[in-house]
Amino acid sequence: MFKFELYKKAKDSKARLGKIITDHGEIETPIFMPVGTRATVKTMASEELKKIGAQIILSNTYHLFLRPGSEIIKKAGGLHKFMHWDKPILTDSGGFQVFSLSDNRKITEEGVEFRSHIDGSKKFLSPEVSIEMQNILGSDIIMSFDECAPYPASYDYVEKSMQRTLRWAKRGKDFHKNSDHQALFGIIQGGMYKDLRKISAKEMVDMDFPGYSVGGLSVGEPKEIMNEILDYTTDFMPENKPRYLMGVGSPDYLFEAVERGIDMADCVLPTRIARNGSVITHRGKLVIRNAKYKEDFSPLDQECDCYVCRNYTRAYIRHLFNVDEILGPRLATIHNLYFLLNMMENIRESIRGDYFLEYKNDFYKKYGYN
Ligand SMILES: CNc1nc2cc(C(=O)NN)ccc2[nH]1
Ligand SMILES: [Zn+2]
Repeated sequence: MFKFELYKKAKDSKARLGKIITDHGEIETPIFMPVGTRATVKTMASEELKKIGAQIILSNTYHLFLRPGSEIIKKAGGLHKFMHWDKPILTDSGGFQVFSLSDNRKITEEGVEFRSHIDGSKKFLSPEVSIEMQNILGSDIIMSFDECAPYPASYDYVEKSMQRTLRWAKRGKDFHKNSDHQALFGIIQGGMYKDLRKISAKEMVDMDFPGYSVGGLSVGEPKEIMNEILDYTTDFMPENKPRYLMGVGSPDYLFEAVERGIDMADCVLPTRIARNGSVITHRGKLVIRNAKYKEDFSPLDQECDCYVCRNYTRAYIRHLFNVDEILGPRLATIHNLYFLLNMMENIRESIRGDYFLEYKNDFYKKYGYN
């Protein structure tokens, strides 16, 4: 099943409180989704993800289509079984990855021919192929196959791409046979052009999807443009369906997205920077390899109550990174994910108690945002 319940709209912004109900459980919104591109949120076992409060994780059709391939996932009984994760999963359709990972691709009305970024072999993705793969994966929320236009891109290019994405969305919806158990979202594109965003949103809404993503943002555009396009676009998205902003995930971007009416977001950022030793704290980001932490026996973040901050020191975690011990990236990942998941819990609380903007401003001041 798939259901979205809107509980509350903030008085001081477009922020909303809601809940998504799926076959694999419930998701309180606004929500941040950790990214598990190749059927793993890097360095995290499923139980560890549950312990830090992950309610849903994301995986990528493009990567799983290449490796291990649909046959093995089918034999495993689907992605939940394959990766031992029994809560909700959202999969992206492969549109974004094809355009950002593989080169010498050829886009036709039919779909996209491309070379695998792994072994250069010829591959083909289309709305039908992508939906079929996501049906095999068995994810609770699946995405339409689309083109995420590059930035910058001409009006003419974006217009043609957005229109094709609409035709692809229709084809995918007609092909999808398992809509009672897998909710297919339409993806609104249109680049940084408001009129194209409006057309894309209206046409997608007319196709009556159970939820909608805003794609094609956080692709290098200035933050102000992203916020303006997002604020404009959410006004054309139905109130009673989830709104998912793709590829967004630092604290400020999450606050700005929630303020503009977004319910769901995903980003590789917190896990990717963790593996490099960049740690998100209430007082800004810190790079734990820095020698200044050599004898700093305080926790990563004084105000964090995660497993890592309760049991390990900056000096120890710096040591792990300094000698390339694999526990370093693991501890930094647990903390960064917990930080964002807990921040989203606080955001939900602030909407519930009508102090979202106050919470945002307090957070920004402490973090050192302008
Ligand atoms: C990190 N930035 C970022 N932008 C994204 C856009 C899309 C999209 O339009 N998918 N159809 C997906 C992932 C993204 N990640
Ligand atoms: Zn912590």
